[in-house]
Amino acid sequence: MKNASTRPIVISGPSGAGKSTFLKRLFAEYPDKFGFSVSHTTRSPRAGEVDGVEYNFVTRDEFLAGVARGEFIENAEFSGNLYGTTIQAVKSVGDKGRICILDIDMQGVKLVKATDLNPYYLSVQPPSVEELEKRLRGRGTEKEEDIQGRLAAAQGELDYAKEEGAYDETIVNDDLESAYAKFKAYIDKITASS
Ligand SMILES: Nc1ncnc2c1ncn2[C@@H]1O[C@H](COP(=O)(O)OP(=O)(O)OP(=O)(O)O)[C@@H](O)[C@H]1O
Repeated sequence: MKNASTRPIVISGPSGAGKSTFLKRLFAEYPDKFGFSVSHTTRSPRAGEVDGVEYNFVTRDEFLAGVARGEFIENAEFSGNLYGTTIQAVKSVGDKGRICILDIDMQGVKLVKATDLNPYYLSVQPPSVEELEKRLRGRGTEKEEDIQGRLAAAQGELDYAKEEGAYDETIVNDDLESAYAKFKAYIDKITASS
């Protein structure tokens, strides 16, 4: 029997579609099977943060040199600090025998597609934009203008997901129990030993 595949799994979909809800349940069921990549940042470590655990802490020069060498999948600046994810950071999760989960938006999906990571692409979708709006409001974590921005972005995410070959699988998160069961069945299928 071959080792189980450690191909990464991309999980994408509009904000509020239910990605975190699914992942929380999945990680609870399989505590040692999955992992997230460790991002790079130029910000200083806070008390208790360990290099290589919370982040890979690097200087601005090191970060920009990595970007110039094409090592980053994506990077962005927030309040004067650079943050990003390297291709190697995703591969390192697999090297440790875990399956890397990438919870990213459509822009991230397009960037991952330009790398040699060869993940599975899974789209999580709300049953409707109206229901998505209800759930975002129900979650109560965003301000009104933020909710409007997320709903506008949601339409773009749903349009992209309709493009031929954009995703390997789509799960519509209508009833949570049955949608999670489908999600888990797909993950079980692609992570089974061959
Ligand atoms: N099937 C469902 N039925 C009703 N409510 C749900 C369902 N799935 C998730 N929710 C709720 O909808 C809200 C959004 O879900 P969640 O936070 O998992 O979305 P997300 O895709 O991770 O969003 P983001 O990309 O913003 O992190 C949460 O309050 C969650 O409890």
